[in-house]
Amino acid sequence: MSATLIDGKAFAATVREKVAAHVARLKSDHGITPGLAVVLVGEDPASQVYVRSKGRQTVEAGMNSYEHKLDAGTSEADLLGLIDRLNNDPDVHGILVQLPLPKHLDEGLVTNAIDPAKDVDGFHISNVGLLGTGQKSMVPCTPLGCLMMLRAHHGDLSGMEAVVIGRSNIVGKPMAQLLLGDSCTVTIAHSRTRDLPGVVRRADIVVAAVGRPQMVQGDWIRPGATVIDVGINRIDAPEKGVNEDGSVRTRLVGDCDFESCAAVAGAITPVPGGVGPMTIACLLANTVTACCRAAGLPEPEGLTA
Ligand SMILES: Nc1nc2c(c(=O)[nH]1)N[C@@H](CN(C=O)c1ccc(C(=O)N[C@@H](CCC(=O)O)C(=O)O)cc1)CN2
Repeated sequence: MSATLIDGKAFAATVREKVAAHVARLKSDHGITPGLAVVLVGEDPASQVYVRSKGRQTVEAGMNSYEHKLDAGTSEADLLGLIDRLNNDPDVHGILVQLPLPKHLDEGLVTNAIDPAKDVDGFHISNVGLLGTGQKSMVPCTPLGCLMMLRAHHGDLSGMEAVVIGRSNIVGKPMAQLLLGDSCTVTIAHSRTRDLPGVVRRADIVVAAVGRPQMVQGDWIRPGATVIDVGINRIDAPEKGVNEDGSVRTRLVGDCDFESCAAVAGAITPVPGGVGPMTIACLLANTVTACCRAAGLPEPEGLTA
């Protein structure tokens, strides 16, 4: 491997320190404690882990955490009722509904019921529109984390050629908007893009968010390019043996084939320990930002787009 490793875990720790310092000042100078409400519907095991982590890190940063765990069969009306109460609760500055939701609940409807000013996920259609038109908005956590790492690694991004692989509303599209906002030349590529390797080979910055394990190969990468791997895919790892119940052990991989990409890239994020930890750090950052905006106070520097 010749690439520099961009350590998302370490970077996320520095973001959390900045958040905690800002929270301490909000408390001492203004008597305000930011509050984050996280809503989990059902018992998806991965979501339970993420929600626990969010609650723990919120408290560690000195903020108030309000966890709402609802039964998998919760009706849309009851969920919308809870969101309405949280929208009107002055102690709650950020609201997040953990995704995915059980099939009978409409994610779009639920997301758009959150007060845009408290939408720390940045998924509300108003925030999508504000970001798309270059205005102040709440920015989705994963792309915000990628942008922070890119800025820290490169400084000024202007004029750089960026290829975002993946066109999802929660990563690909907002990522492209953020890179455009930093004056990159941006291409959004996807599974139907003609000559995808050729398109990716043009890039100084590659953001892989396509959801296909190890799809991006080293010979797609321009020598020296920076590779940000957003994918978190669990694959079988027979080389690790079997579990007690006889099932094959698994491991996490990104959307990039790490070994071959790291041999060519100038810098790369690992999976795990890259973009993932930044997602929760940026959620905390967004909660402080939402709190400052609500109180009419200056926003924390370096924690927003
Ligand atoms: N409302 C939301 N739902 C979901 C989001 C989101 O941003 N908002 N993102 C994902 C899940 N997610 C946070 O919610 C998340 C995913 C992964 C990680 C992370 O740190 N991953 C580790 C590996 C963890 C493991 O071992 O399994 C890593 O990449 O190093 C944090 C947060 C979907 N839902």
